[in-house]
Amino acid sequence: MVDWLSDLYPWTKVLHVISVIAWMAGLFYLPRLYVYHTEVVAKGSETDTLFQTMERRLLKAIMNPASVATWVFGLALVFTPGIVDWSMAWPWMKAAAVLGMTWFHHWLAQRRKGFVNGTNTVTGRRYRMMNEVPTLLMVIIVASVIMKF
Ligand code: HEM
Repeated sequence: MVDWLSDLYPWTKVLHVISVIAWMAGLFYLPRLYVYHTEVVAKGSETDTLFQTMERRLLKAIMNPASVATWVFGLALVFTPGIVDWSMAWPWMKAAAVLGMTWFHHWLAQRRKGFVNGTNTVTGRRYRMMNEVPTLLMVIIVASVIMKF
């Protein structure tokens, strides 16, 4: 298929894993910020503004670019000849979990607007529960890509 992708394969994987680390850091940390923002911070206070700034920067400066980079380098790996065998289960498991991770990212981005508009209705307990979603998906993804079931 695309020969130059084979030459670049190790570097594509390096860049993929680095992007994954940056994206995951945000996916784990942003819901923690939401927990404290919901449970401890008074609406309209200085701390409210500080949390909104931290959440906006984490999402826009780290998570959005890292998610795009993860997808770009991940798809480059998919198109590298001989890397993905679609007759096996692992690429499908990984694809499903990665779509779930992307959905979670967008869910977090939508929830941020609730803090900006002062209309957040999600409880701290719910944010704590949702915080487990990326952990679960990460286990499925890493097991799929390394065990290659
Ligand atoms: C966003 C869409 C993604 C796509 C299209 C994608 C696709 C791929 C592909 C095709 C490989 C190459 C497998 C190989 O070389 O054998 C790979 C490697 C890898 N991916 Fe992803 N991936 C994505 C997201 C993620 C996420 C979210 C994580 C972690 C939570 C992740 C973790 C890894 C790891 C750790 C490797 C290296 C595995 C190894 O070399 O043994 N990927 N990815």
